[in-house]
Amino acid sequence: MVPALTLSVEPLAHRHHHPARRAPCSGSSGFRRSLNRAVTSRARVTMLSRQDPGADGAAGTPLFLGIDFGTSGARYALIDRQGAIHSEGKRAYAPVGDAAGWASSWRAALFQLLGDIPPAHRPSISSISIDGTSATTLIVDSETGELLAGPFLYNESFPDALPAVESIAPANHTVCSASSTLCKLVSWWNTAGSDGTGSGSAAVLMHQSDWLLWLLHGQYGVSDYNNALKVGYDPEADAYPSWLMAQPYSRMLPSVMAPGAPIAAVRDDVRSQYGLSKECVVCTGTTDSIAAFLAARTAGPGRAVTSLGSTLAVKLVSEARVDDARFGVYSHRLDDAWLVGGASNTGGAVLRQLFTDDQLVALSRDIDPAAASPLDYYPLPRKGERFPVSDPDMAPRLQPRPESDAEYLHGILESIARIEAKGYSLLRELGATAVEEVFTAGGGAQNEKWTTIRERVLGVPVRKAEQTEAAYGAALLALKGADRRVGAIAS
Ligand SMILES: Nc1ncnc2c1ncn2[C@@H]1O[C@H](COP(=O)(O)OP(=O)(O)O)[C@@H](O)[C@H]1O
Ligand SMILES: O=C(CO)[C@H](O)[C@H](O)COP(=O)(O)O
Repeated sequence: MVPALTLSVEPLAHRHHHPARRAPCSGSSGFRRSLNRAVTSRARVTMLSRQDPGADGAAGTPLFLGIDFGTSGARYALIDRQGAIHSEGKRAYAPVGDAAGWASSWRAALFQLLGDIPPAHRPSISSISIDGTSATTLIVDSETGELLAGPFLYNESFPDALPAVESIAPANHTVCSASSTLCKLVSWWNTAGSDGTGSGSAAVLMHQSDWLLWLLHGQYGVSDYNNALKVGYDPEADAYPSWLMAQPYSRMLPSVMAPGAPIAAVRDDVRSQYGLSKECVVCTGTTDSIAAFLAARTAGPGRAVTSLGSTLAVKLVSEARVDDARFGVYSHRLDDAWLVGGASNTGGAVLRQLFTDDQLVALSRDIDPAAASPLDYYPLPRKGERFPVSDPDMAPRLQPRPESDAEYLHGILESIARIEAKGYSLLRELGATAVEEVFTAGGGAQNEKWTTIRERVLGVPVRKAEQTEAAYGAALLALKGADRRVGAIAS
């Protein structure tokens, strides 16, 4: 019997809690949202097989498409109103020569995935949403659509811009990290702006998921308050702060809506090429770790989702908002809840440098998860860490390597678990609600030995989320957007 699931984000009391600073945020003092509003909708997940062109019950059952653009590849999930998956698929990114190559690789994956959806389903797609990696930034010419600069990837650091950003933002604000979107924008502005190209009124900033959604709807300058967090948007005030709006580049910033808000209909050329309905609406997206949180469908203070993908991103439902760039800690808003957390550069990317997925499965069989590994590593794919230590120069530590690969893997998995545990205990020290239960999303969720190691190291229950793919969370956003689209579509 598939348990009924509750899609709810319990509203929480909001206190503006910045232990590292008391930001003079306008309108935030005494900021409170009703505790009574709950976003719930009950649905039952009945897993259909992966490609079920004929299994959508009544012909034309409305379907909702979520597409996840993670670090190593893109995936889609097509669900119905009950949350049943009617089709899903994935595409690896085409090899990338240079930074600009990432944009064409993502664009290729987007339209390949649309082409992978069974044609019989496409007319029933009511809405589409996309999640992408956080702080991945593109500068686009809004007159020609041409890519002017970037993509600057989520984990790329721009320390040259940090002094300028720290001079305008409150102390320890989320943007005061070398990998923040604002540092990427200011670094570009300081180079391109000086020779005049940056001051052109046509240049606009887009996040990865904004840009991919733009390929589908064609409207410039729309983002969501999760993606916009690291450029400086204040999700509590629902506005860009005055210290940011005072900057010469502020006109490049997108307008901001809630995740899963209707933007516009699919542009005619895309709609006709892929057989989509005129009714199909494109909705704002979110970041990949928020989409993974949504997919886990957990709620309530103390509940957390760790995304064990190429990176390790933690999201903890907290009654208090906590932001502190000294440690790479920030709070995302999700309706009436705060998701406190951060993203470490540790995670699967290091594993993939050392082992194939098949080797991971084989070697994990020889690990005794009850035994603590004596090996103490800090696994990073290259220098630079964001959370729970914010240090762009931090070096990886993966030595000494034992003879046994199984012991080596055990040491790495346990060391990543220790970083995860340090992350959650840091959030608690900074004033967030204590973690009580962790759900796991991403590729690492399939490793049961790792789950047992993590449960031992974290000291709280750890389980695989029922839906571990961020694409499912993006599909839930599309479902939410479809219900809000009446009269809301931009002309
Ligand atoms: N059995 C396994 N045990 C641990 N990690 C795994 C296993 N299989 C895959 N992974 C890791 O999962 C990661 C891919 O997860 P995924 O969620 O697709 O990442 P992303 O979305 O960040 O690209 C890879 O880096 C890989 O090392
Ligand atoms: O690590 C990442 C890539 O997978 C991103 O940084 C991840 O999206 C975390 O950022 P956020 O917490 O803003 O979602």
